[in-house]
Amino acid sequence: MQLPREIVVGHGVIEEVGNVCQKLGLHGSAIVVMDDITASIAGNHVCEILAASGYDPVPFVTDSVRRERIDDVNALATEVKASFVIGVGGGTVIDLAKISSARINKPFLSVPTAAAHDGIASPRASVKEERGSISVAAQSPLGVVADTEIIVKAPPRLLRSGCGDVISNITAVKDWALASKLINAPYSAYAAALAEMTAKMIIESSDQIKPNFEESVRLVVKALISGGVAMSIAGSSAPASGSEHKFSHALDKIAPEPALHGEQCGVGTIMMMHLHGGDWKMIRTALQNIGAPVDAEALGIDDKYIIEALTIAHTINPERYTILGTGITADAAERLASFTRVIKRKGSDKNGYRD
Ligand SMILES: NC(=O)C1=CN([C@@H]2O[C@H](COP(=O)(O)OP(=O)(O)OC[C@H]3O[C@@H](n4cnc5c(N)ncnc54)[C@H](OP(=O)(O)O)[C@@H]3O)[C@@H](O)[C@H]2O)C=CC1
Ligand SMILES: O=C(CO)COP(=O)(O)O
Ligand SMILES: [Zn+2]
Repeated sequence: MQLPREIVVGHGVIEEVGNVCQKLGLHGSAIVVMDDITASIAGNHVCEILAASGYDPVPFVTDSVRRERIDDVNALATEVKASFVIGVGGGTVIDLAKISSARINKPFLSVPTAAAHDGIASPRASVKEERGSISVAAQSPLGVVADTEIIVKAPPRLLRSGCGDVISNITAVKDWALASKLINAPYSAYAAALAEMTAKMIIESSDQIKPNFEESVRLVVKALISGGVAMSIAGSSAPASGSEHKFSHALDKIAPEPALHGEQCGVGTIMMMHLHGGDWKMIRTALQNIGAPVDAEALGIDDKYIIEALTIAHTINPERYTILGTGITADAAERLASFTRVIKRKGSDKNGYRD
């Protein structure tokens, strides 16, 4: 089990980054991965703080998490004999730092500037492929420095997406329990309880979560970090990724312009909760309270892609058993999406699920 050792969350904690590195016993040269935007938001400042704390920071400004960029970071790390890697940015930057550091077996620190999903503290990274991305095992951050003063200034849509990713733990855990019962999938009750608890905390606080309030940012960041820890305990993404994530990954593959990961997972959670026989309206209300999308229109995705994504979702990550089983038909997908108000209703469904 690989877990972060130092987690600092709060107002202005970016100033602590040098101390955190010292507490972790790190020394020498560090590659600081950032992009053009996050360089000015925090990356350049992290380099200054590290230099003042006796480190030798080497900036790497990236545009994406493509395979070539992973090689570029690793070549630079070898050239400057880097002893650790820091990612300062959104999910893209954090993932590049996470995966490249894992490849060269060096520790990694996560300094998120946005909180759009639980990748900020998880052991997995997403790598861009021609169509969509693939999720690969990387490593957990050794430390996380999440400055709420910085994250609160990120576009509100990102924090709302982060809430969707946390809320999705609720169906992921139901899928995981089902997989454990039906196909004897390895299961950790402790990881499941932690993931479920974080989802419930965000649902219960949904009417108080306002992306421009630092207190809200703190709550969501802690929930996202707890989700990452649950995945580390489980040794897989199962506590935070089930049928609703398969639906989101399917949309990433087929939709001309997918929405944000957590936005799609949130909408997926509404539908998968209904398949599980749970209270999907409660999920819908929580997402509405937060201001996150609850339907295809708000995702900016045509209804036909929602239905297609539902029918192919079971083919994504097929070894992970979920409520989608061996798949659902287009008719069933349309009924599910229209009943849960994700797409516009095509007929009367007075009796509930059936037209
Ligand atoms: N590891 C995992 O488990 C997971 C990984 N992912 C991956 O994460 C990536 C998406 O991450 P996400 O964070 O949503 O998006 P990005 O990293 O693309 O960041 C979103 C946008 O917000 C900007 N931004 C970030 N922080 C701030 C700030 N403080 N102020 C103003 N703007 C800011 C970014 O600028 P800029 O463009 O300059 O970065 C970017 O335009 C994808 O590659 C996805 O595949 C998704 C889910 C899970
Ligand atoms: O997004 C994740 C958890 O929230 C990771 O899930 P995957 O393993 O399905 O990519
Ligand atoms: Zn996710």
